[in-house]
Amino acid sequence: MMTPQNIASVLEILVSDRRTRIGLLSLASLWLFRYAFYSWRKSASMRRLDQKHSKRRQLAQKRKDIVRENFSKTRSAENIANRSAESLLADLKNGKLSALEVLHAFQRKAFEVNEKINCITEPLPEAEERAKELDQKADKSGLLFGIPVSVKESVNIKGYDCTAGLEAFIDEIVDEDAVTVQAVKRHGGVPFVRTNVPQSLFSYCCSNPLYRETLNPQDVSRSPGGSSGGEGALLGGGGSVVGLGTDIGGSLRVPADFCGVYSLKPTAGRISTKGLLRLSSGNLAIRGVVGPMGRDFKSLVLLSRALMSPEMLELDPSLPHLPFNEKEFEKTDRLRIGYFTFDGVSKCQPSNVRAVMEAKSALEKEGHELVPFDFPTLMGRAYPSADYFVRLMVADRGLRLAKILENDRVEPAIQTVVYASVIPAWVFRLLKKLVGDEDRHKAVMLSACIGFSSIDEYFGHVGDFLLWKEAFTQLWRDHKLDAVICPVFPSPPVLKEIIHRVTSLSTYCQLYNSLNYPAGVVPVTKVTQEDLDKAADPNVFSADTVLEKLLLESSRNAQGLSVGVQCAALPFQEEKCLRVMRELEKGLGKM
Ligand SMILES: CCCCCCCC/C=C\CCCCCCCC(=O)NCC(=O)O
Repeated sequence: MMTPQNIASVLEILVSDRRTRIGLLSLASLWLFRYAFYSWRKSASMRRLDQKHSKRRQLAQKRKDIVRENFSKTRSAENIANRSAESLLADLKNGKLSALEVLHAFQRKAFEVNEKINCITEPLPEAEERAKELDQKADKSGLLFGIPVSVKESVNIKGYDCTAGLEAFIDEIVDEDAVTVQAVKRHGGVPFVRTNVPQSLFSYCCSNPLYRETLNPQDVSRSPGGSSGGEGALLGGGGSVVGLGTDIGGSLRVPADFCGVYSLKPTAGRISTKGLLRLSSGNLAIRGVVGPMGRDFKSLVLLSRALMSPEMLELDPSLPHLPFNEKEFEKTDRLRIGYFTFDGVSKCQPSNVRAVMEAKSALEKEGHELVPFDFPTLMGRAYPSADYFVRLMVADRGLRLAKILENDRVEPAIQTVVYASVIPAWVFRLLKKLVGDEDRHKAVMLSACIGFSSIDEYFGHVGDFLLWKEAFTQLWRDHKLDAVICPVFPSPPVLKEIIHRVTSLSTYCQLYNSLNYPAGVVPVTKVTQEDLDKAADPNVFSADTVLEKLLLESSRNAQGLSVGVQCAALPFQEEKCLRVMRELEKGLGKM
């Protein structure tokens, strides 16, 4: 039996023997040497990264200086930067405005906004030449003629490194514009700034080690959401009128919601994704997309038309031939629209339930029929949408991401994925048994951490997932629905200190990524004191899970912040989706 006395006497014998002493000493020195070597290697690699950062930041600063010098030549024109793309377009086409003065007005405004919320990674100095060239043109026919367009940092722009906030990709210069950027240019758009993202895009934050954190333009103590957070923040702050974002789990919609602007997540396959940093391109079950964002609804439609134009189809012939269908968009017949305020996973706070109910009334006012649509226990699974989404997103247990991040400084938002990937699956299996399914968010996360033990199991899961999708679509058809409205997120914009913990709360957005349905965001209302009082009253609202409780804390003092709703339609029915958004705008008295 090992008692402390026994251990002490064994040690005494070992130390009294000279050869053992030498052996032990050598082992200790070897360990020390190894430790010192790894520490030195780590700090050398950190120093190299710091140097890389400072060089890259200097380059971004140089680009900012060039652009500032250019726009300083034109006098301030606030009355240009606050107009919608549609109204700017009219004056650009009739010659009342030049592309160069519009560009300068937006550059100036974008820089002002950036000072407060750090939403731009860098400007594109070549926009100056492009605007001058447009001003020389007799043919002003492009859908975006002379309109400045902001672009998410992870969307390829020729001559730039498109890092997705990953240090590993700094200085990896791309040699071709993404197809969406090419389409914007073909329509006379002027890409003018690149906007900030979270490290790896795999979160709803907007912070990375190189460009640091973006803040919410409505309240700087809050996050703009992610991953198209820089885009949402710039649009919401007034520094851009339209922009390009991406989405695999809500990245076009959460930032639009948090920043009070508009966005459309298209069906995967409708808009080309050629020229994106393909971190999840191997994931065929849940596919990433590029899509438009806009400061107002009409601007969003304008960019949507350009992104679904025949020119886009020419640039990427692998897309199905579905140019934007004006007839479908312009239709005015009565629609049957489903609505829900609980998806079975994340309970919505009163402000977010009210947003959906107000949207329902607004649509009814426009003559549409609204019917309840409930699906949470479809196919007997407890939390199907969230469970399928999260498990399929990290089917490799985060290994691919962990590899890319090997030498990066890892931000808190993705630490869970990176660190959990090295813990054996059986630990999580055991934990899941101990914790049970009561806390819905914990249950979903733990399933994700367990992953799949064989390809056979994975295929089986994907097979079930496809059946669930079929069952969902059948339910939609049984209800004879044209579209559905629902929350974007269960709470108002979240405090930046806790945004890294909300991954499993974004279930309303993730649902349409799993289904691959188009879904757009319309800002509907603002949080009121009454909403917050209701949220704080346990007789009216109770947060069930640890994360819902955290969200409730975060919503204190959120009065005045924007809350939006999602409008979704069946796959490849982007025009119908936009039509519902238009009807909602009308019903809310915004059009
Ligand atoms: C052992 C693995 C541990 C995993 C535990 C963490 C579980 C996290 C699960 C899923 C993460 C899903 C994150 C989705 C964020 C999506 C944001 C987005 O849409 N980004 C993509 C883009 O912008 O293109």
